[in-house]
Amino acid sequence: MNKSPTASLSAESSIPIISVRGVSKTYAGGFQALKNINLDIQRGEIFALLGPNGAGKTTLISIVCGIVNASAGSIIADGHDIARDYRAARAAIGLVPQELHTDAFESVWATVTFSRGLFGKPPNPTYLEKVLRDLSLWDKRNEKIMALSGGMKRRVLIAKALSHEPTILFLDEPSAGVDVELRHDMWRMVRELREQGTTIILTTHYIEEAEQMADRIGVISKGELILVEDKEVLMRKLGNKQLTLRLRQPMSIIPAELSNWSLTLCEHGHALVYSFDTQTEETGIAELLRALGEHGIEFKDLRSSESSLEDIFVSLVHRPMEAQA
Ligand SMILES: Nc1ncnc2c1ncn2[C@@H]1O[C@H](COP(=O)(O)OP(=O)(O)OP(=O)(O)O)[C@@H](O)[C@H]1O
Repeated sequence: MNKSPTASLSAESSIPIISVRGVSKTYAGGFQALKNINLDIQRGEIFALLGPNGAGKTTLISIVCGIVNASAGSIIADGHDIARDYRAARAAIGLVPQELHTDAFESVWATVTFSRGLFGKPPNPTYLEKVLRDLSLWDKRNEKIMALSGGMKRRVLIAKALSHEPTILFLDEPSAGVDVELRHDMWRMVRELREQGTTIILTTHYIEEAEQMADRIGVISKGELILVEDKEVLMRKLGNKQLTLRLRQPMSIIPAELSNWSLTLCEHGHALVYSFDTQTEETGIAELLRALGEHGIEFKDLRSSESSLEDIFVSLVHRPMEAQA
């Protein structure tokens, strides 16, 4: 019996485009950079891998791209085992590394044309022209790469990675050292690529980038994937809100009568900060304000704020260290 096109389409889209199973990496010196990583990346999503310096982000990307060998575990990329079927797996992947290493004497056009050929793709000048135009590189196509500015070189790296029409695009620290214009161009392009069906995995230190772009977020710390979560869910689950009340009279301690509320004193006793969970229906604000009135505590103004992804990330990555201390 023939499967309906819709059924096979949905079956295909539910299979992860990348499947990482039990991947560990110990470098030659004995340092264990990755510990038993398990991760599925869904087709067509933007996945942001966050983690402090040295967490293992580049190592993980390099293993998926076949640049570094895993010490244990297996990876399937777009249906191909990256160890057994390296060429096919690699052809599905575009990698934008942090730095440009080669091609300094070549022109932009020669570089992207050559890159495409490396993956066995037939020439397609129309496609490459579109890539260069999208990256504002078309006017520079005949210039040697060594003559380009740092920002333009970054654009060339992206163009190279896209030259063979990959279904998976890795961006390793795409925003490091680039100006606002390029960052925004890149974000726009990444969104367009996703709309065309490309799966995007980016590593970043810029939480704003993950907050803006990602559908899902993975947090890696000391070689371990400590969390993978839908961005919205993560922000709802771990985010909390704060209400800051600026007091008319400074306080030295929080009165015992207010011990039921999660309060802290800030600004040398001039501000009282109330933290509350975003998930609960009752915030407790009305009761708190009533209690403050009953105890004669007056305030000049109040403002509320919500924890950002950055606050959540810092608390996640630092929590284990604090717990150990
Ligand atoms: N070739 C290597 N030999 C030995 N150790 C290495 C090698 N490459 C990386 N490491 C170590 O592995 C750890 C993870 O490095 P990796 O570059 O994957 O981290 P990262 O999360 O990408 O960091 P950053 O954000 O600084 O780029 C670091 O402690 C690093 O020093």
